[in-house]
Amino acid sequence: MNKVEQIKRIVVKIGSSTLTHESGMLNIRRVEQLVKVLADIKNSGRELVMVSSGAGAVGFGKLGMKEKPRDMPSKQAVAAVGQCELMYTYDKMFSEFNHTTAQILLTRDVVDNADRKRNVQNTFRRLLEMGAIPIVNENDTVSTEEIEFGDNDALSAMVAVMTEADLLIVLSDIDGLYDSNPKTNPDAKLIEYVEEITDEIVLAAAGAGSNRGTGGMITKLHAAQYAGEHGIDMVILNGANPNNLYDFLDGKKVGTYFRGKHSDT
Ligand SMILES: Nc1ncnc2c1ncn2[C@@H]1O[C@H](COP(=O)(O)OP(=O)(O)O)[C@@H](O)[C@H]1O
Ligand SMILES: N[C@@H](CCC(=O)OP(=O)(O)O)C(=O)O
Repeated sequence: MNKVEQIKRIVVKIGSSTLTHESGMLNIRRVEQLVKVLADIKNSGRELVMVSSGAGAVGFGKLGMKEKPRDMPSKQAVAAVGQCELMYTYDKMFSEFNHTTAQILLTRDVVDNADRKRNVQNTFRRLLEMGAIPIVNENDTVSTEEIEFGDNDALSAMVAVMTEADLLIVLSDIDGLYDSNPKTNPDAKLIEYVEEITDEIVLAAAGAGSNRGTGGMITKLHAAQYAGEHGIDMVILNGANPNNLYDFLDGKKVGTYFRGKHSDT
């Protein structure tokens, strides 16, 4: 495991279910608590990149829709409304702690094109040098992959690799990976440490996700696998209690830790 004091650059992924109420409206108290903790982590000298979902959920709430949009153009339009609200909220809240945010909207194919990838990496690098906090989401207008398959987890792993982060933190609506879906099995047990993603682990994560989130645990496992192959550790923490971030960085056992491949192993 990366010693916590060695962790300098962190990518934090925040899922829709963490950011919103069941109604789809923004969970203001939650977002406020999260921003406060993240601003403090930044103040402690670490670099921060956020990957925030929630555009679709927040747009749905803001537009006062009764039913989730079904067709793709409506989903995209709703996400465009929500993304604006999301960034407005982050920008306002981080400003209270004197931090500057920046919006980065990506499509997953940027990694396949050397020029585009270099542009993205250059922008990240310069923003981090400037002390800003890049906040990433998929560009739902240009690409439909994430709203279709609900996989900002993959995007967060891609961002962790592109920014050469020391750690990927995935905040979800649950304490971590369990040996079966705790929403359907009350006896499910938390798995604290994953050295290797075996078939057994994949089977445990096969249950469906929450209503507002989309990918469930399986997409988080794929993210851990991709990050791990590039030498980046990942941890899943419950975003309902942002103090989990402090506990984790204080070296306490919390969430599920996925160890990436390191040259010393
Ligand atoms: N083995 C498992 N361990 C933990 N959660 C699981 C498991 N299998 C399925 N889940 C579901 O995955 C959900 C988290 O994923 P998701 O709904 O996509 O949230 P997010 O918005 O955080 O990405 C949990 O609330 C739970 O219902
Ligand atoms: N770009 C979409 C991503 C949706 C998504 O992946 O949601 P989640 O499973 O909560 O990470 C949005 O912001 O709504």
